[in-house]
Amino acid sequence: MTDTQKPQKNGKVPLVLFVDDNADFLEEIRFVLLSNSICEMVTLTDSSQVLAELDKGIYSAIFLDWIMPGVSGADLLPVIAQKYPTIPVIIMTGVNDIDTVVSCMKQGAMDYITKPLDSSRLISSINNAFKILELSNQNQQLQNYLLGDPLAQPDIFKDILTGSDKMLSIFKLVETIAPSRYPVLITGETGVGKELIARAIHKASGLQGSFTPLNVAGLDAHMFEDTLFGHKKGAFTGANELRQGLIAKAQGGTLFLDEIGDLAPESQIKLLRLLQENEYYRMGSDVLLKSDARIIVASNRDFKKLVAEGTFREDLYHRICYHKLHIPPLRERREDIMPLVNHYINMAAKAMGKRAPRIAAELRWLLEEYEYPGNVRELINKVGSAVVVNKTGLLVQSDFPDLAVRSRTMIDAGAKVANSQFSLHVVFPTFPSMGQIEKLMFEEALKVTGGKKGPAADLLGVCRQTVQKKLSELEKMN
Ligand SMILES: Nc1ncnc2c1ncn2[C@@H]1O[C@H](COP(=O)(O)OP(=O)(O)OP(=O)(O)O)[C@@H](O)[C@H]1O
Repeated sequence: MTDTQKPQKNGKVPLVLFVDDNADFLEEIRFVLLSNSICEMVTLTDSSQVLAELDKGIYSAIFLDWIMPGVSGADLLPVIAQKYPTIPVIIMTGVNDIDTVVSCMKQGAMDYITKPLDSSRLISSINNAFKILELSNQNQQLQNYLLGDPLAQPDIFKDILTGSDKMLSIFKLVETIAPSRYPVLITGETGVGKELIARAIHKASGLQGSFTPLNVAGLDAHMFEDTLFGHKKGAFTGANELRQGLIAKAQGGTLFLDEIGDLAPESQIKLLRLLQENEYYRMGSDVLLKSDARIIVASNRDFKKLVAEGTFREDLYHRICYHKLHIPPLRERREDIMPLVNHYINMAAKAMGKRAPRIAAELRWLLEEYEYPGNVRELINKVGSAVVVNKTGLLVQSDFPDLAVRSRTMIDAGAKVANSQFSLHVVFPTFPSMGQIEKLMFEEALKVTGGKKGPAADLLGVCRQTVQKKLSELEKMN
């Protein structure tokens, strides 16, 4: 039964869809909302109409009963989350059961409310949904802005091969933040191109000084201080000459500190002081020196985790991430794979003075499906050694010995099965084989016909002999 009530649309008050097979509960909600002009509501008691209703594109949020006859909230949630990712979904459940709640959240629900109705909880949940919607709209606007205008200085990015919108929006951000003198934190997996982006920021900044890189991983506190700040002659045994340090070299330019997540604790204090005061001392000297270098840092580490573990200072983290850029891994911008492969094949062939080999069709598929844990650097290495060993002029799979591919489709399907996002999970805890389904169908048909093979065969649309044969097979298996 449908009891959709048409909203009095005034174009200003947001519209929320409430779905529950219990009409009395929907009336209770209506009563609460009448005294709060927070939103207008449409109610549905027939859950089969939900998707058609959402297709109208007029809703700001949906409240969904978790357990309903026919299509339940549990069935609808994954579909809505996928088809209408911007609409906040709030689950209404009669049980305050943590497993149900965790399952709702995992599948994309924004919030949940429990029955019986708590009016203040309902209102705060609606308010939160509207806030999230507003943020997501703002985010979309920003994204449109970032993707809308062409790059002001495309030449700056000519070394970074890409056709990905994600990378293009990073280029826009680079142009936006380049004139700022505040630190930039670039994150992303190893080999994604963090240093290339740091160099692009330097170029776009127009700073006249040099781009000075330093990988801080593995430097102990003494080495870090000496390399970065330099030392006075005679500061320690072996310090026979004055050392300027890289910070002096980066004067008027950019200092790029790579692998910053691995910085030793004592070195973190030294770097914090530099960032706070723009001042430093050379080792063994009490002359205070000023630095005007722009500082860019990069890491493949998870800073939230490092800060929580106490291995990275929180105050330093807040200093370095004034501007933040995250470079997506290559497997999240697969459109870049083949242009990079072709580019680096040409480069490797040119370096060896041989003709660039072609790529066999089945290899192209493997290259596009591979996960690239080492990202672009791994791609370059693999392509380079394949070009070296290849003698035929046609690159084939054996030229890429460790290109183990798990298809993306299988990975996605695995994740859905793990999260019970398949309708058969009500009966089968894991995704069933055809054999398991067939067995269940025969068993169920015999159950409902009281073990009578003729009617069971009619139900299944097969002949009696097939039922007989299946039964003996099943008996043998048992
Ligand atoms: N989009 C790209 N186009 C062309 N070359 C690229 C691209 N991205 C990365 N590379 C190349 O891949 C290699 C690795 O890039 P880069 O050193 O910038 O990565 P990284 O993220 O800083 O790595 P790490 O985390 O190990 O320091 C470099 O040789 C770089 O020139």
